Amino acid sequence: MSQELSIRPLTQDAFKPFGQVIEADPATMRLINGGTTERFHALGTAETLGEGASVILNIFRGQPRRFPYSVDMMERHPFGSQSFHPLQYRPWLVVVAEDEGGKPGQPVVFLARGDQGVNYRANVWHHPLMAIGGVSDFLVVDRAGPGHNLEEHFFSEPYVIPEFQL
Ligand SMILES: NC(=O)N[C@@H](O)C(=O)O
Ligand code: NI
Repeated sequence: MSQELSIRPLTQDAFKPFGQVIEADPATMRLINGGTTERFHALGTAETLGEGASVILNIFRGQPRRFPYSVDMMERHPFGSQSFHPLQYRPWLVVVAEDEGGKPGQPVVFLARGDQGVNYRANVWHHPLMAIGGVSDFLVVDRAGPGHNLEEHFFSEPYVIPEFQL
């Protein structure tokens, strides 16, 4: 019987082991451009490792996942961070896991608001993009460069994200 995963709200503190939550935090705000613009400063850091690596910006158009959903794998990018930011203010799911001896532990599922993005630090286990409720575009900042920047792990016993109400 697959273990059911609970869904919790995405907060900076809860997400700290995995990276940063990208949101308009008033504590980071500084007025610029003659007071016409609020700059929410340095919300995350793009990491790229290795000679010849670069930071790239992408748009991912995600198909909505259906629930109950079987989490049968996780992945990580050893040579760089990866951030996702929703472009249509639609909630989405963030699924991460601590590393346990080179494999992901039990996944942790966060419900992100439509104004919250995340930046996975390099080598953090996560599930590929999980759009919900409709086709959703995300601005994705990650790494291009030499080396195989993708490690996948498939669970012998998948976990399940049950149906849920927003
Ligand atoms: N493969 C790819 O670029 N996307 C994944 O890394 C992901 O986390 O969605
Ligand atoms: Ni990824």
